[in-house]
Amino acid sequence: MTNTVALNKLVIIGVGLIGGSFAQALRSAGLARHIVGIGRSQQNMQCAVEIGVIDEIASDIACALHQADLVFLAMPVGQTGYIMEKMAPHLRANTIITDAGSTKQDVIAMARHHLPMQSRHHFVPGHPIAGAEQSGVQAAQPSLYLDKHVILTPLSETSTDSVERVRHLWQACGAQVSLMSADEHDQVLAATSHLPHILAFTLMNHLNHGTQQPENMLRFAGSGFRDFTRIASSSPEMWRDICLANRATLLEQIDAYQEELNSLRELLKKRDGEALKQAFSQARKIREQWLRTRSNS
Ligand SMILES: NC(=O)c1ccc[n+]([C@@H]2O[C@H](COP(=O)([O-])OP(=O)(O)OC[C@H]3O[C@@H](n4cnc5c(N)ncnc54)[C@H](O)[C@@H]3O)[C@@H](O)[C@H]2O)c1
Ligand SMILES: O=C(O)C(=O)C[C@]1(C(=O)O)C=C[C@@H](O)C=C1
Repeated sequence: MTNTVALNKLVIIGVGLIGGSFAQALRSAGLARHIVGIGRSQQNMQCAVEIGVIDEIASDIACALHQADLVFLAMPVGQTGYIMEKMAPHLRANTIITDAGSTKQDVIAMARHHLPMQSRHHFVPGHPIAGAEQSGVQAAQPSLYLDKHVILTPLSETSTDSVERVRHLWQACGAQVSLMSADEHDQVLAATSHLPHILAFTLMNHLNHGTQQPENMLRFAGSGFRDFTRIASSSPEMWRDICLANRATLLEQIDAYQEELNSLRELLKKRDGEALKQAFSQARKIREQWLRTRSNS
């Protein structure tokens, strides 16, 4: 199978926003001939067929994996162990397995535990840094990965051919692919994705715990509040699983953030306007630099 040949059978396990968008993007690129889905919600799976994201709903994992060229795991990361255990006896020797999980060390640990060495040669852990606060196949869109980063964290035993095949498929979806260790991935994403989601969720809950009715305050919330809290509309199941999977690193991030908040609190308590202005200027500068590098890339 060379990199430019279409997959005869692509299997998506968990046909939601991420799995559905991958299926749509590969179909648009002419790289997936037959797409089979397997899921937990019958209603979502029926919808996936009706809107043409998948061609067929598999009745079970064994049927899904029969003659599969590539399996894309796109269910919440907490489901990985259960799914890999069910897949293991039905995998053929050269089926490529990849995933979209937001955490990587836990997914790799599950693969090492459940997949035989022969299948691990073809296992390419991955993570598209693209998404939305909406869930389910109806939110899927073929352009979701256009100009977005995808991080691959191969195992030492993953074959170069499998990595290159998966890299090429993501590039065909319009993404820019990077390789990284799973440990570095989980550190970086804890700071840039997992902590921000916790902050958005806790800010919404914080409003609920005050003396005022939340509806009264939210009536006058503006676009700043809306931008900051958009991600608090994300799937609670998905985020429970991510937080538990990256728990140790996330606990460190929460502690470090709490220290940052405490130093700002001290400046405010002391009415130190100059230091406050400096802290805000530094934050603005860092964000503007980040936006400039994004627009140049
Ligand atoms: N949403 C994002 O922004 C985003 C971005 C990058 C990666 N991810 C990762 O991608 C994965 C999917 O996220 P999503 O946003 O597409 O979620 P989603 O809720 O839209 O889709 C997940 C689908 O998996 C199905 N599912 C759950 N358990 C299953 C099981 N045991 N067997 C088969 N199907 C099962 C659900 O019914 C659902 O349809 C998650 O691991 C998430 O961490 C999400
Ligand atoms: O845009 C959003 O709504 C997202 O939350 C996307 C986002 C992110 O944090 O950037 C969320 C989880 C991922 O694993 C990757 C991307």
